[in-house]
Amino acid sequence: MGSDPKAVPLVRVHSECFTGETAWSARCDCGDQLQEAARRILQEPIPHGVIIYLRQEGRGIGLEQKLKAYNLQDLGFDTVEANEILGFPADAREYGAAVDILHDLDLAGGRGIRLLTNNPEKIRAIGGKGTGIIVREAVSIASLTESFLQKKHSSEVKSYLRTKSAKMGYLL
Ligand SMILES: Nc1nc2c(ncn2[C@@H]2O[C@H](COP(=O)(O)OP(=O)(O)OP(=O)(O)O)[C@@H](O)[C@H]2O)c(=O)[nH]1
Repeated sequence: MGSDPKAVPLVRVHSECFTGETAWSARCDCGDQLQEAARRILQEPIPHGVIIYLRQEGRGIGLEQKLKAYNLQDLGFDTVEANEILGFPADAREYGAAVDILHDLDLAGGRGIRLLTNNPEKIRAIGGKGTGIIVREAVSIASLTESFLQKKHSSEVKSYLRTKSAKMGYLL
């Protein structure tokens, strides 16, 4: 990828969220983050960067189980507790496919990547020992889209973000 060998490509590894990206649910910022990632990557010098879209709906538990988790959240449980009640870890995703794709795109090794994320586990899984991928920088993906600014004070999004930061170590 790219003509400038020194350029460090900006990469977003994004996990599917039907409710956030297609139905524009007010419960999460997934759709906003996808838009924000595209906007930021398009601001990069040509050939821009990469969005890898992983079919890992609901942090890997699938849409049906995520909707059950939403029902539990309506009863007052947070996202982590709801997953636990359903018998799942807080985050069941795997990033091996993303690592393979980065290798296929010739993004392994020295030049490294800049990864658009606030998720420390994603940084470890993609840039950790043995993956062959060097994450030179984690670029925060706090969303500034209009739709996010409208919903960011809603109780659902506030609780969603609070749980990410307090229980999952996100750098928000
Ligand atoms: N189980 C579960 N999954 C959710 C919920 N809300 C959003 N998701 C899923 O969470 C995934 C997105 O993960 P996030 O934790 O928001 O963000 P991330 O990609 O890990 O982190 P960033 O790179 O910082 O954006 C998508 O697969 C969504 O479907 C929820 O309440 N419960």
